[in-house]
Amino acid sequence: MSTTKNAIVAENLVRSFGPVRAVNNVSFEVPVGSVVGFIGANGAGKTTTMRMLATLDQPDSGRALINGYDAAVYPDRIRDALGWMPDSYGAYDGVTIVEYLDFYARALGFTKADRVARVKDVMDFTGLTPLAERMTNKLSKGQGQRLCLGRALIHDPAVMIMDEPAAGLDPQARVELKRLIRLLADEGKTIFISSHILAELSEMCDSMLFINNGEIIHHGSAESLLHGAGAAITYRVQIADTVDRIAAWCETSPGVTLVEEIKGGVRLALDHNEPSDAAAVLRRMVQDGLPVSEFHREARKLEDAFIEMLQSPAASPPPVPAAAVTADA
Ligand SMILES: Nc1ncnc2c1ncn2[C@@H]1O[C@H](COP(=O)(O)OP(=O)(O)OP(=O)(O)O)[C@@H](O)[C@H]1O
Repeated sequence: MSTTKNAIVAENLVRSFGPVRAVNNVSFEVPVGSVVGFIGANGAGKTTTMRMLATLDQPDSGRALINGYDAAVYPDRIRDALGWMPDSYGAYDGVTIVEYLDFYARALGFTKADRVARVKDVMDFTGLTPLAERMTNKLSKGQGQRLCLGRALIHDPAVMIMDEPAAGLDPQARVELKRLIRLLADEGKTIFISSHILAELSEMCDSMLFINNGEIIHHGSAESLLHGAGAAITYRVQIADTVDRIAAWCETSPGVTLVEEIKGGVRLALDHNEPSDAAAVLRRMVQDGLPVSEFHREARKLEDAFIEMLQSPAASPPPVPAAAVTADA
C-alpha cells in the first residue's frame, strides 16, 4: 500500500483498445484535499484514465490507487471512498429526482431515516429540492448534471472524480457548478476533474495535468504553463497609418519578428524582452516616422500556451509496440 498523503495515484497506467493506445504509461499523484484539473483534447485519454481510477476498467499494466488501495485489488473499498461523476448519466422514464436519489441511497446500503437524510442533504446541496418531484428524463442539461453530482455525493465520499462535468452547460449553470465544486473542496474533499477547456478549470484548480495522445505532457499550475520554457512574449502595436508600412518596417528591423498582421497594426516578437529592449524598439519606430498609437506587451493566453505545448516535439504521438496491443474492450 502506498502512502495516503496522495488520495489518487496513477502508476505507469497503460490501456489500449485494439491498435489505439488510449493511455500510455501515465503516472501522477493527486494530494489529499487538492483540486486537480485533467485537461486534454477530445480523445486524449481522460475518460479511459478516470475509468481505471474509478474501478470501472482495468489497466493492461500499471496501477491505480485511491487512498493507497489498488483499484484492481480493493474495488469495494475504493467505491466506498469515491464519488464518480460520469460525463453522462442514465435517466429513467417515470422516475422522479427524489426516487432516483433514493434508489441510489438504497443501493449504497442506507436505510430508513439515514437514507431520507442523505437524499435530503444532497438535494439541498445541489439545489434540487424544489425539483424533487420532477421526472429525471425531463431535466435540463444543468439540472441533470446537478442530479448526477448529487448521486455521486450520496455516500459523502472523500474523493471525487468528475468527467467533464461542465460540458454542454450554459454560462450560468457553469458558474453554479463551479460554486458547488468550490464548496466540496472547502469541505476538504479531493477533486479530480476533467475538461477539454482550459479556462474552465484554471480558476478552480490547485494544479493541472495535461494529457495528449495518452501521455501526460505537463503537470503544474496554470502559471507554470504560461511561463514555461520557450514562452513567446509578444507585443501589440497599433499604427495610425496603413498596416503595410509597419509590417515592412518589422521585416527590415534587426531583433524584431513580425508574428502576424492584425486590424490596424501588428503583433510582433522581440529577440530580447527586457523593458529597455522594448523601449529601444519603440524609440526606433518613432524615429523612423511610424505614427505608433499603441505599443504594449501582451499577456500570454493560457489557450495559446496549451496549443504551443501540444505542438512541441515532446507531445507527438507515441508509437504502439505491436506486442503491447490488446484486444478491443
Ligand atoms: N471502449 C473503447 N473501445 C475502443 N476505443 C476506445 C474505447 N474507449 C476509448 N477509446 C479510444 O481511446 C482514446 C481515448 O479515449 P477517451 O475517451 O479516454 O478520451 P477523452 O480524453 O476522454 O476524450 P473526450 O474528451 O472526447 O471524452 C480515443 O482514441 C478513443 O477512441
